[in-house]
Amino acid sequence: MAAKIAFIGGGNMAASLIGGLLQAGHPRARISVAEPSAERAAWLRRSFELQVADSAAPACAGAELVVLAVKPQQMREALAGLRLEAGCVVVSIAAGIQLASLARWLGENVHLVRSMPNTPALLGAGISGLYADATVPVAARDLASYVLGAAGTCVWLESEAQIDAVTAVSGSGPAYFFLVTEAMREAGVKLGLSPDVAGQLALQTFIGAAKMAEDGIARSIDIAQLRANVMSRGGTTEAAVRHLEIAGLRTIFDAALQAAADRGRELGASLAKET
Ligand SMILES: NC(=O)C1=CN([C@@H]2O[C@H](COP(=O)(O)OP(=O)(O)OC[C@H]3O[C@@H](n4cnc5c(N)ncnc54)[C@H](O)[C@@H]3O)[C@@H](O)[C@H]2O)C=CC1
Ligand SMILES: O=C(O)[C@@H]1CCC=N1
Repeated sequence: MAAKIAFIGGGNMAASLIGGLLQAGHPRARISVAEPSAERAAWLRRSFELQVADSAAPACAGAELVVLAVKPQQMREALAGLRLEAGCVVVSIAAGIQLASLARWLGENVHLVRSMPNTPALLGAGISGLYADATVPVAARDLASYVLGAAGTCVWLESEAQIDAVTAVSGSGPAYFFLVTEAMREAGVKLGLSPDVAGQLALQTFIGAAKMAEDGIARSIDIAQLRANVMSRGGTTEAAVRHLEIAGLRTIFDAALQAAADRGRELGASLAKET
């Protein structure tokens, strides 16, 4: 029989992962959700025809895998007094929260996995980094890969600290892409295009370029080479790219991703103090 999977928190990321599981054919009767907001619970029932409880304990009864999908600041309260079945696999997708904190809050008899997915999971196009320590058995890792894998690609990491780096690159990454698309659209409007046309040009360019990059990587063509192929000597692209480099685009990304990783660590450290 398919594994029983429970979600604590039925917000945006949980809905993306649930959508992936249902798409992959996981039976809806084997998924339950804990969601205290009555409005959100009604939406989940309507959208997915799932069992939704208003707290964690009833949703997690009999669960073989529990996804912790509340905001980091909500986690301690969401798990208060919760006792899961021995051997249950617990996958936290919360930014920052450390395995040591989860072990303290949940007890030692569960298999803990940290993961960082991203919102393209909604379309099955997500990517997740996962980490578990050496005590977690292969079967538990496989179950975690099954749940996150239904929403896209899974990458297992070598250290827990790398989760903060994954958060900075791909967890938060969709927002950087949307921001750059907004900036390109605004710049196109300043050059005389309508907002609709500028938006369409910017977005389709990114979609096309992403497909080229995917194809290029499969054929061992480096992404820097693809860029060089667009840059005619003395041409328009060279003028724009030179400007981006001089303006410090790489330094800006470096500092931005560092800020995201630092924030993840900060969140984890402050919540680790909660008993
Ligand atoms: N949104 C994103 O792009 C990503 C978010 N994450 C992580 O996923 C987690 C959830 O984020 P979102 O889905 O964006 O947040 P969200 O705010 O959409 O969802 C959180 C849900 O938890 C519910 N909740 C609050 N207290 C609860 C409790 N005591 N028991 C059960 N449910 C409770 C809320 O009502 C809400 O529906 C966060 O920890 C975040 O760090 C990870 C990767 C990407
Ligand atoms: O912004 C956040 O904290 C979450 C984690 C990664 C994406 N959203």
